[in-house]
Amino acid sequence: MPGELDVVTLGVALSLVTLSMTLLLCVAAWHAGSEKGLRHWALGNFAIMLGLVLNVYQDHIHHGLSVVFAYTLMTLGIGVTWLGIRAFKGQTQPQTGPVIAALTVMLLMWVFRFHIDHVPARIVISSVILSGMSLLCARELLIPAEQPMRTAYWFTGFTALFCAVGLAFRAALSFTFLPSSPEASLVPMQSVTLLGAMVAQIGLACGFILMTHYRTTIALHHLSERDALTNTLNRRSLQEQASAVLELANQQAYPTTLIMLDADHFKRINDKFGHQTGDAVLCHLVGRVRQHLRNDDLLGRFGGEEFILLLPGLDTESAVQVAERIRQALCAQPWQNDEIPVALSVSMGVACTDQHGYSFDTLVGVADAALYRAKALGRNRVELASEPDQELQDEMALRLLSQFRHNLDV
Ligand SMILES: Nc1nc2c(ncn2[C@@H]2O[C@H](COP(=O)(O)OP(=O)(O)OP(=O)(O)O)[C@@H](O)[C@H]2O)c(=O)[nH]1
Repeated sequence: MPGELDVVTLGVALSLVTLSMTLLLCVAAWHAGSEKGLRHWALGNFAIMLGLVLNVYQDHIHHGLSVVFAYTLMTLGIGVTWLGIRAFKGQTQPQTGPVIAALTVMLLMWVFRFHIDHVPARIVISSVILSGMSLLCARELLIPAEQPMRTAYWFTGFTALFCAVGLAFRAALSFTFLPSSPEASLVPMQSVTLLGAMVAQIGLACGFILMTHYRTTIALHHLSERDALTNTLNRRSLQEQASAVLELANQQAYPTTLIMLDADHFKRINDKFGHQTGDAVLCHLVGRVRQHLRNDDLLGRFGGEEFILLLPGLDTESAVQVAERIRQALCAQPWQNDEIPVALSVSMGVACTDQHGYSFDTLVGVADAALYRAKALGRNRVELASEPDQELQDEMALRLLSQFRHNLDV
């Protein structure tokens, strides 16, 4: 069956497919902005395309030179593709590797074309080297293919592996059958190679576009749920994620504690040191808070200099200990720049599902009241949310206390 396929027609089809995939990658690279990798893949594909065209039309161009340059260009193309994968993953790109591989192929092809004209040797050598380089690409993509990019890495990695296995198979077949019956085996092998190259071309180009698409989607998702300054959850995603965590805690009946944290006298920091320093102090605050959180805890910016921490599995007592540790750590380590220490303290209100139920809004309301109390009682302290019947009395007392402090300040 492969022997019945017309090699020239397949060659033309492969050239057109490779050209389309190269154009696709070029357009994607054009729009990718700072995304690394796509330009390498477009360039690599272009080199592979030139190599394939030279190989397919070797009888119409200069036979010897086209054979030598075809394989050199294909090796260089796969090498540049490999560099693109490393660039995409943020790894170093040792450019000498692909250049050395391409020069080696050029030298060997030259020898086995102009000094010893040996077709099987040329096919075996080029297939082994191209297979090895495809294997390197596959390895780079498949190990380790971590979430959330895994599906895209696997798609592209297995396509590269398909190329590597196909080329190794080609080398083995050429080694076994070509020397004994070159006429009978060459045409079917060429047809199968061209068909395989077509599938690989489409698979790899789609795989690279898929990888870029995955990364863009992940970045957009991250942007939509994070606060730009502090990289904590923004208010909307905090509400969504906290409600989901609380629902699970309710179903599985374990306590969860919400802490509302607010920087003390932050306006003074802004007024004294400027807004930029204020921003840096907020980031410093978040960094310190994170050091006391576990992987499953949530940290979100509720507004201005106010943050919410949600600690699943922690009852009031343990959560108060965490809050105290955070408060003390912030007092102990002021933000420092150019030798000017900027002292920072925080007040916190703590509310646990044990006393106040599993509604996010209710927990926020009572933790906010406790925070208000912490501020009124002098700041730099942790206050527990009151029992519901205590709240009204507390509120009246606090209003009086707050008014009294305000009068003293004035
Ligand atoms: N630099 C900076 N300042 C911010 C940001 N968000 C809010 N603020 C400032 O935080 C300050 C909050 O002031 P207030 O609400 O009066 O609170 P406070 O000065 O911290 O006083 P207490 O909360 O009562 O201790 C305001 O000056 C806001 O401009 C921000 O992203 N960056």
